[in-house]
Amino acid sequence: MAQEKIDELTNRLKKYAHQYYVLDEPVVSDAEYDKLLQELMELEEQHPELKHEDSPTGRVGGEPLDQFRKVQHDVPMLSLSNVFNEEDIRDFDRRVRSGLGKTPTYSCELKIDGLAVTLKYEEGKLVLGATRGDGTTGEDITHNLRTISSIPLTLNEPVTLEVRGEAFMPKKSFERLNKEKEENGEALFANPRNAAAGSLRQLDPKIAAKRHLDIFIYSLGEYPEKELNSHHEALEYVSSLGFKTNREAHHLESIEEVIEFCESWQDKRADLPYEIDGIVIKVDSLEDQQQLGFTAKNPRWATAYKFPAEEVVTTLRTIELNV
Ligand SMILES: CC(C)(CNC(=O)c1ccc(Oc2ccccc2)cc1)c1ccc2c(N)nc(N)nc2n1
Repeated sequence: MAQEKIDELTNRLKKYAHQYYVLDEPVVSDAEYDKLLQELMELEEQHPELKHEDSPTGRVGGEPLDQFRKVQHDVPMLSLSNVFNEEDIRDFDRRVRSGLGKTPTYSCELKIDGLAVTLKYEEGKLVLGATRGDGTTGEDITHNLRTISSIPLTLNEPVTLEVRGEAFMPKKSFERLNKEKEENGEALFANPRNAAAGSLRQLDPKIAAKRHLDIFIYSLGEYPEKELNSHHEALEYVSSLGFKTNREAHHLESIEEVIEFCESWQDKRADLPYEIDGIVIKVDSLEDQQQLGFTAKNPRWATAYKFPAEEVVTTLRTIELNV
């Protein structure tokens, strides 16, 4: 009977999609996945009233909007201070230790070169996706973010919370997109960050759906009463809900290890399938974060170590910035 078949196919495809897009551990071949997706699309065509609202077939994007809605962030999306060398990192550590009167442990994670976005869920359902904007007011881009397969449309628990992360375009997708644009004589994107931003600023979600965007979640905004004592526990919690987090997040015992971590990624980043522009260093304990608080602009308990800019040989080609 159609209902059972649709339910069985939808749940199976959602599991496969989670394995493939969130865990990077595909359990079926692309061909097998596409065949099942096609089968579900046909069944949904015949019985639209039986289609699940979070069906994997919905990732292709709906109708275009005629404008973007402004969104207020209940919990502001703060920005990070920057540090540029070992001395700066040691100064940051000194300030933190003097603020705490003790030596903390740190969480270090890759700083993905993409677009900061916030995702709001009510009873486990995605209800809003928005850009950071100026930190308190962003733009509603839910229609575009719903097309990103690594963003869950429903969570493993019916919780109401908000998470923040970095939406990005992998290097391979960027190269393929610019190759297409070059073949069509269109202006190229200067870098994957601009390509991701340009894709998410489209009113027509069918464009974003074709851009192979991805996301890493890196923090919680509002969240339900939950015994969370540290940043690394918060990352484990969001991962358990079905969010994609970056596996290169490490809980380090000393600033020496932090410096080593930052220096090690300077060269290793060339081998990553996405661009990073630095390392985010956070005091791990949430209690320590509370104690340190914020300056007018940034948390005192976090900073971004920025890699030195590489001398970039720009090819002699008109590169205009796409909207
Ligand atoms: C640390 C934080 C700034 C997020 N945190 C916040 O935005 C934030 C916001 C309100 C907070 O508390 C308040 C709650 C209400 C009012 C005021 C502050 C606490 C943290 C940040 C910013 C950019 C990041 C990035 N590009 N990559 C990674 N990996 N991590 C990042 N982390």
